Amino acid sequence: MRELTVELGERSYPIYIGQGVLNDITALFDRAKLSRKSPLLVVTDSEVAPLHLERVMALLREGGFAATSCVVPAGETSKSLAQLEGIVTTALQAGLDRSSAIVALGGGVVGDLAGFAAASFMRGIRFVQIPTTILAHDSSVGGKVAVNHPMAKNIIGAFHQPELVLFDIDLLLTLPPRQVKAGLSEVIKHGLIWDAAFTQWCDDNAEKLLSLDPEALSYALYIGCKVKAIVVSQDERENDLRAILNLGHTIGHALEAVAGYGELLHGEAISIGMVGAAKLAQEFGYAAEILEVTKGLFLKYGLPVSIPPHLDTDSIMSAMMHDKKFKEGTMVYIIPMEIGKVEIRKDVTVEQVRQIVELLKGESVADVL
Ligand SMILES: NC(=O)c1ccc[n+]([C@@H]2O[C@H](COP(=O)([O-])OP(=O)(O)OC[C@H]3O[C@@H](n4cnc5c(N)ncnc54)[C@H](O)[C@@H]3O)[C@@H](O)[C@H]2O)c1
Ligand SMILES: O=C(O)C(=O)C[C@@H](O)[C@H](O)[C@H](O)COP(=O)(O)O
Ligand SMILES: [Zn+2]
Repeated sequence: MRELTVELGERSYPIYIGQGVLNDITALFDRAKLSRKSPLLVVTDSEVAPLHLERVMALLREGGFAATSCVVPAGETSKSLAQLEGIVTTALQAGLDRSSAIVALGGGVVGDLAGFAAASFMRGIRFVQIPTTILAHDSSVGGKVAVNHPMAKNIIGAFHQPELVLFDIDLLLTLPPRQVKAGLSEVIKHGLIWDAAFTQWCDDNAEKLLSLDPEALSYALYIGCKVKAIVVSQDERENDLRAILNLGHTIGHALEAVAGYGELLHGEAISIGMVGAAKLAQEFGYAAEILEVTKGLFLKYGLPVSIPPHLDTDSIMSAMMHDKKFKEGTMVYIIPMEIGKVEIRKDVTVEQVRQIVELLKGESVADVL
């Protein structure tokens, strides 16, 4: 089992990664001082529930925790105020109090939704992340929790850090191939923004990761979580450095909203966005290698590198205007400078991004990139 710590000034929390981590769930809950006197609420989704919920509930009850569960429909559309209200209803019925905790058992959707429920229920109770997707190595660490609005992704949310993250690699073995690929998109992102050697490792180990080789997966998730933990420890509230974790997300989030939540998966949308950022890098004079490596990696992992042609450019641009990185009339954009290093730029114009969106649409992409 690998262990990391997210340092947040006066407090910190651990991340445990490896096969069989769940076997130690009650000992790790005790280490985090979670209460046995107040009920816990385990939130999961309709696809994870039949696979993994029973075991988690049994482990918690055997360990003396009073646990109730709440199952939301699987998929991005559950990141909604309606589902948030449903969780609060279950929490009230189950008698949760201010010493209770919410346990998010699922992918990024469950983590963001249940985390936001924990941030807002009784003005904030504790929560635990038990990620069940590869992508959730990213969402489970760092405390960004949110639901969507039809016009904009993650626009209703908070910063609310978990007490601990339990990442049991065995839970990932049931993931469908499309979700495996989408999750690896954020793994690759962590290499592109921070670690050139890890990017090369991702290139060399694609086959192992795509076939869920436990040791390769464990290592990749460890490095991904490590990058995230380092960045969040330096800038919890995205005043500056943390913005680098948003590589590919300005275009990516707009694509998710315009395609219709869940049509284009988050990992797929940001792989397109990262290719767009690499294209912008080339226009700013950085080496063509960045675009070649970025595009080559996503193609190798079976991820999309162009915008589905039916998505309307005006709608994409309009959705992009709601991005949280538009501040005081200026767009903050993350641009790769070399593999493993990005910069936070404030001089990218809306027109430049529109041109990239146009380039990324349809067949033209193969010729242009
Ligand atoms: N808070 C953050 O910092 C952060 C970071 C990255 C992404 N996100 C958010 O995360 C969300 C995407 O997360 P995701 O890709 O995990 O999506 P998801 O939570 O929808 O999970 C993907 C699908 O896989 C299923 N699934 C989950 N675990 C499974 C398992 N072990 N076996 C079989 N099926 C399983 C789910 O039911 C779902 O249908 C987006 O909303 C994105 O905005 C948040
Ligand atoms: O943790 C962060 O910070 C990130 O930006 C990680 C992203 O991968 C993630 O998708 C996040 O939810 C995006 O945040 P947002 O503030 O752009 O909504
Ligand atoms: Zn993301």
